[in-house]
Amino acid sequence: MVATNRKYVFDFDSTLTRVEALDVLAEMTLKDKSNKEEIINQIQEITNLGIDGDISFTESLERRIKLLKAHKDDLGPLVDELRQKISKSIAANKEFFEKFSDDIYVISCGFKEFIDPIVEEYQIPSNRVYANTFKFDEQGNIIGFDEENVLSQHNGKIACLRDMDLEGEVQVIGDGYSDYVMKEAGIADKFFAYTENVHREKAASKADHVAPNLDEFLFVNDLPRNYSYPKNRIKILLLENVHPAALENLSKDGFSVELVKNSLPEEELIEKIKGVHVLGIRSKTQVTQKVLDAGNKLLVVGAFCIGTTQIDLDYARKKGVAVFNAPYSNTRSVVELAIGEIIMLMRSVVARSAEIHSGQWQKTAVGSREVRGKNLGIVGYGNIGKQLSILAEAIGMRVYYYDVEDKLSLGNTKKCNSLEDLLNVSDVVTLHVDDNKANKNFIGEREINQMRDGAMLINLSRGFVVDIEALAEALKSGKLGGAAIDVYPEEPRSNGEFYTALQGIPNVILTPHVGGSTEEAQRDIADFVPNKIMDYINTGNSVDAVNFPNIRLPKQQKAHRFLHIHKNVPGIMAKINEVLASYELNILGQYLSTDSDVGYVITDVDREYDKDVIKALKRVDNTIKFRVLY
Ligand SMILES: NC(=O)c1ccc[n+]([C@@H]2O[C@H](COP(=O)([O-])OP(=O)(O)OC[C@H]3O[C@@H](n4cnc5c(N)ncnc54)[C@H](O)[C@@H]3O)[C@@H](O)[C@H]2O)c1
Ligand SMILES: O=C(O)[C@H](O)COP(=O)(O)O
Repeated sequence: MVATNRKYVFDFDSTLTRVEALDVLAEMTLKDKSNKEEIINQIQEITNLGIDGDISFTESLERRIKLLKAHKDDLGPLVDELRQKISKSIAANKEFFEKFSDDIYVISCGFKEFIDPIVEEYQIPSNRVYANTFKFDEQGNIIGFDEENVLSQHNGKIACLRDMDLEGEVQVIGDGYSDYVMKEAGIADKFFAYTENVHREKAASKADHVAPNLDEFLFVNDLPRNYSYPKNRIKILLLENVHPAALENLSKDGFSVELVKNSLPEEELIEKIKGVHVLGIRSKTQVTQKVLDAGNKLLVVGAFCIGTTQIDLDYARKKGVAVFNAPYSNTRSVVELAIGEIIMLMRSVVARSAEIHSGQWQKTAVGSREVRGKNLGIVGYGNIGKQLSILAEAIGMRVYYYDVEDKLSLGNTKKCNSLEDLLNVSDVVTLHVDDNKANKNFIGEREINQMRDGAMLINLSRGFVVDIEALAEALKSGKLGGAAIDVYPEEPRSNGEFYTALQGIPNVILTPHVGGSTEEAQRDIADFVPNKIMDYINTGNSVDAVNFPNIRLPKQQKAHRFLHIHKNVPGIMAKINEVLASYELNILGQYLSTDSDVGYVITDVDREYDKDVIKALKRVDNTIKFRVLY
C-alpha cells in the first residue's frame, strides 16, 4: 500500500458502476408486471430529478422504494448483475485500488447491501463505505430505509464527509449533484466530474476537471494506471466522410474523434493536424511531407480505402508514423461494378437509355452484343483483377490477363506475356493496376492503337493511369467502341461541379470514383481500419501496416510495454538494453523488426520502473519515436 496525503472519495452509481443500481433492481422486480416500462420510466425520472437536485433526495428515495416493491432475496441477483456492470476503466485499474486502498472511500446515496460486496473486490472494506441501509418487514420485503442516516437526506453527502473529518487533500469523483456540492460546501478540495457512463452538463460545469474515464483521473494525479496516456487524450481526425461506424468504434474505445466531411487542402490540413494523433483519410487527401511535419503528435494514418499513394509512405515511415489501409473491403464492390459496366457497354445500354430519356424509342440490335464468348483483358491481376476473372468466366467470357508480377492463373484464364499481346486480343480491356505513380499515362495513344477496333476500355483503378485526352480522341474517332471511367487525373475534394474531356461522348459511362463506394464496403472498412488503429495504439501491434516493420507481441500480465522506433543503424538494440539494464529492468518479452530505414522494437519489462528510464530511452541516439503504453 502507498500512503499519500490525498483521500479519494468515489460515488458508486454511474461512477464505479455503469448503471444506477436501483434502476437495475427495478428491471428485476418488475419484470413480470404489465406496466413495467411505465414504472421504470417513472423511477428513472425520479432518480434524475434527485441527481440533478431538482427534488430532495429523501423524496426521490422514498418514491423509488415504494415503486420498486423489492425483497431481500432480490439483492443477491442484483449484486451478481452489478458485478457485470463495473465501469470499464475502473475494472481495468484494479491496481490503483489495491495500492491506495487506505485512501479510498465510497460515499453513496445508494445502499450498503449491494455496494459493500461489489467494492470489497476493489479492496474497499465496509468501514470505508458510507451509504444508506434498507429497512425490511418480517417477510423480507424492502419497505424503506434508515431515516437517521444522513445520506438519506438532502445534501447528506456534505454532512457525511464533514463527519468523516478526513485529513489531507480530499478529491471527490462522481457524476452528479450530490458529488459536486461537497466541493461547493468547502468540504472537498477537488471535484472530478466522471463522465464515462453519463455526461451531466451541470456536474461537468462545476468540476475542477472532467474525467471521461479513470485513466484520465489517474493521469491528472500522476497515479499508477492501466494506460500511461489516457485514450480520451488521443485525438483522431477522420476526413472524407468515412462511415459513421468508424466514429462509433473509435469513440466507444475511449478516443476523442472528430469527423470532417471533405478532404482538406494541404494548407488547411497543416493547421488541422497539429495535436492530432491519428489521421483517417480516403483517396483524396494528400498526406505530404509538409503535412507529416506539421503532425507534431501524429502516430498513425489510416487510409479508409485500398490506395495509399496519396500518402508519402516513405517519409511517414522515417517519421515513425505507421500507415494502415483496408486492402480487401471494397474489392467485391469494384468487381461487381466492372461486370455491370462490361455488359452495359457491350449492349450500348447508355445510348438506348439516353434516347428514351429524351423521348426517343430506338429499338435496334446494331452494336449490341452478348458478353458470352468475348475476350476480356484484365490489366493488373491483383485482388480485384483475380476476383473479376472468376465472375467474368462465370458469365462465359474468355479471360486474359497481364501483370508485371508472376501470378497464379485462376480458372481458365490465360496469361499474356506483354501488355501489347493483351491489348491485341481483348474485346474489353479493364484496368486494375495498383496506384503506383509509375503507372502514370500507362494507357496512352500508342496503347490505344494496339487495341482492337471497336474495343471497350474500363478504368476503375486510378485516374492518372489513362491519358484522358488520347482516350477522348479514340472514342470520337470510332477507334474505340466505348469506355467506362470511374477515376480521373484530377478529382474534386468535395461534391460539386466537375469537367472531363469525356463528357458528352456516346457509349461512355462516367461515374464519380464510386467503385468502392457501396454501403457494404464502407461499413466493412469502418470496422477494419479502426481495428488496426486501435491495435496499434493500444498494444503497439503493427501487423498489416503498409509502410512499417510488422510486429505482434502478445500482451503480458504485470508488465510495462515500451515502444521504440529508431533509425535502422547498427548498435541501437544494444543501447536500448544497456539503458534497461542500468535501471535494473527485467525484460519479459522483446521483439524487433526492421526494414531498410527503420527499426521498431516492443519491449515488455517488469511492472515497476523508474520514470527516468523513459527519458534515458528517448535520449538513445537515432530514436525517432518512443511511447510507453502501460
Ligand atoms: N474505383 C475505386 O473506387 C477503387 C476501389 C478500390 C480499388 N481501386 C484501385 O484499384 C486498383 C487495384 O486494386 P487491387 O486491390 O486489386 O490492387 P492489388 O495491389 O491487389 O493489385 C494490383 C496489381 O496490379 C499489378 N500491376 C501494377 N502495375 C502494373 C503494370 N504496370 N502492369 C501490369 N500489372 C501491374 C500489380 O502487380 C498487382 O498484381 C488500385 O489502383 C486501387 O487503388 C479503385
Ligand atoms: O483506393 C480505394 O480503395 C478506392 O480508390 C476508393 O477510394 P475512396 O474511398 O476515396 O472512394
